[in-house]
Amino acid sequence: MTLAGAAVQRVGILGGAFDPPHLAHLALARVAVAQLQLDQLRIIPTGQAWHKPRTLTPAQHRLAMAQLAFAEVPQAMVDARETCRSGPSYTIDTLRELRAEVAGAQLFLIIGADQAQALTSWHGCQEILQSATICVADRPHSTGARTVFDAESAFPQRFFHLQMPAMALSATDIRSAVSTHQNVTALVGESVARYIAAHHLYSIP
Ligand SMILES: Nc1ncnc2c1ncn2[C@@H]1O[C@H](COP(=O)(O)OP(=O)(O)OP(=O)(O)O)[C@@H](O)[C@H]1O
Ligand SMILES: O=C(O)c1ccc[n+]([C@@H]2O[C@H](COP(=O)([O-])O)[C@@H](O)[C@H]2O)c1
Repeated sequence: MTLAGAAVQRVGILGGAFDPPHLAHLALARVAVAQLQLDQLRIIPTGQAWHKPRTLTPAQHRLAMAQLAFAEVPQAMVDARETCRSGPSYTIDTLRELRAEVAGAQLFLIIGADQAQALTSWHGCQEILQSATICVADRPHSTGARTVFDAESAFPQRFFHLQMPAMALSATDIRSAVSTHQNVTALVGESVARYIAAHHLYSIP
């Protein structure tokens, strides 16, 4: 309890390109809220993804799709801060800001196994490990369930493995399916599929 008597806020952070958001992201959000008992879950679309080779779809579309995709998770709120920041989006900057904004909050960084594997290459990795509990969901074709990631072997107490059935779904596959005129409703949900169609996203120019 804080001095004011209010319980410490448990704040989850689910960042991503969300280009587009898909049903594995939604499943991850739901699992994280339930298993981490989150008071709030910040959905944070990336501004400039320094680590991705492609140019992302303009932020206004990814923010709008994220609003639609996570609408049914009451604890989720889309947080535009990284899309408003200039320069590369570094998670450590976001964690520092949230730490200052939600005093005393306990922060949970939610990532898939691919990013957990890459964590040692993230900007300010050491400070990230000190700022948040790293909560990892397995992904098919990652190096296997219960992999001990490089960062985890050094700081095992900072990691938590989320229980989620591995879902073979990626935004890359969805962009590719849209570009060949396939219906992606079953992969992204109705509202996001309608948004993609209405705004002609991911079609071959
Ligand atoms: N199928 C999945 N299972 C578990 N975690 C996932 C899955 N897809 C994405 N994530 C995680 O969600 C976060 C945001 O992912 P992102 O928006 O980059 O989606 P993506 O499907 O990996 O996109 P892309 O194919 O464009 O790289 C990352 O931490 C990623 O590891
Ligand atoms: O801060 C970094 O150096 C860093 C490096 C790689 C990824 N991230 C963040 O990890 C989250 C998931 O990344 P991605 O590539 O799976 O969309 C997203 O919020 C990225 O900004 C952050």
